[in-house]
Amino acid sequence: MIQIHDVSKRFGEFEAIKDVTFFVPKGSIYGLLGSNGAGKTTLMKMMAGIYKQNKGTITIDGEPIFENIKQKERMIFLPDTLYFFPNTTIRQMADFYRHIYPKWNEERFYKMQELFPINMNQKIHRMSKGMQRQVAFWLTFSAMPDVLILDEPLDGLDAVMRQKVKNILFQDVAEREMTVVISSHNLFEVEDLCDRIGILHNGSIIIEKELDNLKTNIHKVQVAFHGQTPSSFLKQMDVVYQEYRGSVLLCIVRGKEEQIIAHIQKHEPILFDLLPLTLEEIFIYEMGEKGYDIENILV
Ligand SMILES: Nc1ncnc2c1ncn2[C@@H]1O[C@H](COP(=O)(O)OP(=O)(O)OP(=O)(O)O)[C@@H](O)[C@H]1O
Repeated sequence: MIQIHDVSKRFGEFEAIKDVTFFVPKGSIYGLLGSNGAGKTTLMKMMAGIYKQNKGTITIDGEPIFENIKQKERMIFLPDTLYFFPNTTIRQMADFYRHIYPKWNEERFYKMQELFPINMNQKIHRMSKGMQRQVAFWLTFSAMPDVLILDEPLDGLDAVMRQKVKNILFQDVAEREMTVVISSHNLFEVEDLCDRIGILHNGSIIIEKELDNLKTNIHKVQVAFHGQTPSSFLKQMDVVYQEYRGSVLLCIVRGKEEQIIAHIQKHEPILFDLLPLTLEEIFIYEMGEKGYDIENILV
């Protein structure tokens, strides 16, 4: 488990991370979202023990990560700008990783040639950006980390490769209880990946949610009645947003699906639909309530 408690980070006078607290349970995938400059990379570098926080604590399985070799041997941080030793091949990088990471799995490394169709004797610096990212994942998955921190991980990968990488991530989380943190600007990208999401804005976490709860607790309702909407109808529901489209009332409502349906049916509508919300819609309403405009904060 990764625990971040009351963490702040300054660069000179500038406070890039402010009083951030959250935790990532073992065997889960956490999505860290936010616009350019929100503080995602800074926070991840602290989680990886590269930067030291000015305030607060960051622990992995109860131990502070900074200057902790034992913990770093079981974690990999994949930055948004990849680094490989100059003029090396995949095989040579694998030789290096094998010495650094005690859980390096040689069999897996060779087996993954089927997934990443690149010659392992090729020089990495001559490869395309997407191929270099494939190499980074190939080495990372072969090192069998317990904790994986990924900064904008899917940038540059084509759709097929994205799916392959996501599948291995899911497999490692399910089978080995790997703990993953992924940063992104894009809700769509992380929607099907993450168990929990935190949105960073100007260095602070402004919203933090479990995705399952999020989706089961908010609904889009379209409803129409003979004549006017009964006055008791809206009053007795937790309505986040409402608008009329002609005679159809569209509203976003919090609460349990069965209770909402029962309440609506009691009022005998002539038309009624309960629709799911996309993750982006959920955040638009969640953040609107807190006075933020999601378009200024994500993508
Ligand atoms: N080494 C540094 N020295 C001074 N300021 C820094 C340093 N690193 C980051 N910052 C500042 O901290 C803030 C957060 O930067 P960070 O790279 O963490 O954002 P980010 O959310 O990862 O952005 P992006 O999505 O663009 O990668 C920015 O204002 C940035 O200018």
